[in-house]
Amino acid sequence: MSSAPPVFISAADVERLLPRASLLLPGLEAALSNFSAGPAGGVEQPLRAVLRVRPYRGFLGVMPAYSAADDALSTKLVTFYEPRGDSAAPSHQATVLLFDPRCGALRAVLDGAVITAKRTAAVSAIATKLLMPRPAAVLCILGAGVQARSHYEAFTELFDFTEVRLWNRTEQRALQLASSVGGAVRVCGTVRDAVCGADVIVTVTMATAPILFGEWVKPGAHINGKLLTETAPGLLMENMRPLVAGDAVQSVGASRPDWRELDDALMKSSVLVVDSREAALAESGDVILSGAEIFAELGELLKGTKPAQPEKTTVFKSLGMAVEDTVAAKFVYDAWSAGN
Ligand SMILES: NC(=O)c1ccc[n+]([C@@H]2O[C@H](COP(=O)([O-])OP(=O)(O)OC[C@H]3O[C@@H](n4cnc5c(N)ncnc54)[C@H](O)[C@@H]3O)[C@@H](O)[C@H]2O)c1
Ligand SMILES: O=C(O)[C@@H]1CCCCN1
Repeated sequence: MSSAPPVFISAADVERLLPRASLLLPGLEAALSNFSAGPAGGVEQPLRAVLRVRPYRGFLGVMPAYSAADDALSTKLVTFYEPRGDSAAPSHQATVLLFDPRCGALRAVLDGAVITAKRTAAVSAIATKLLMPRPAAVLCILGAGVQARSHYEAFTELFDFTEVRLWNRTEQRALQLASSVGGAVRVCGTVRDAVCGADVIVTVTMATAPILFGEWVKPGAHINGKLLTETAPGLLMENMRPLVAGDAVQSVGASRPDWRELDDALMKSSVLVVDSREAALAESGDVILSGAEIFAELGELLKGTKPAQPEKTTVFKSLGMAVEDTVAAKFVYDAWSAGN
């Protein structure tokens, strides 16, 4: 067994070796499925340890996983800090350590920021593929940071939206993102305007209180992804869906037990899919504080043991799983080893 020192793979090299999040889809779909298969799936992944850096409103997460199918062993170390006006540092910083599972030797130290951005967007895309209404024309992204960009890139590559809308708490940042992505994006002044009639909504903010409200979901029946509202007794008319909060909501932020992005009404009235039940019940304020019932893990939808129900309003609550980083780090390391 070689005792060569570990290689260091920088953010620029990760970006070069993993140019598109979509390259991760097959590996991630398999890993999510294996995770939800229990011990037979061969994924070892304890609940991540998250410690507070209390004086600075920061957190350090430690995320180990082993995937037998990939024969890959890794740990991500990720820090995330609540917004502070005086800091130029990114809110999330990460490093992934990739080990040789056969002997425990450290093989690579990889920048984890690009991996986190791309694997998270890829997982949201997997959920969207299963949960979005058909057809889905309007994509709405709430937030304008790192994840907003990676989700924009992945979603516009993988789906045929005719309109993309963007809202951010500080509009200037939304305008900057919109002007830098190279596609048509409509920046909206309010969340309500942004989500009005959207088919897929991605929430990627550092919000700690709800920004998306169920009251914006107009009462009615969802039939094949179209909202049908009773406009006169006995008459069901396909309306313009003026205030539909999206048929498929991808909630990526609010990863602390007391943080929210979605309100109780939306959580309780939607079919709720999570990446990990254990993590959702320990870490997600949207799940814990709303008391919403979890319908399935994404891996169960992928395996077909639970139906996806794209005709209903759905929420995918993503907290991020260590095995996603394992898959992504191995992909990058294999590409690096192959001399790509
Ligand atoms: N589920 C996962 O796998 C996963 C992975 C990485 C990040 N995340 C989460 O996704 C979210 C976005 O991460 P990011 O890396 O893009 O962060 P970022 O700092 O790059 O962007 C955060 C965005 O949220 C906005 N924002 C900040 N405070 C807000 C508030 N109180 N209300 C509304 N908007 C606010 C900012 O203006 C910015 O546009 C975070 O909550 C993060 O923890 C989840
Ligand atoms: O899975 C992740 O990488 C992130 C870390 C920060 C909190 C949310 N989840």
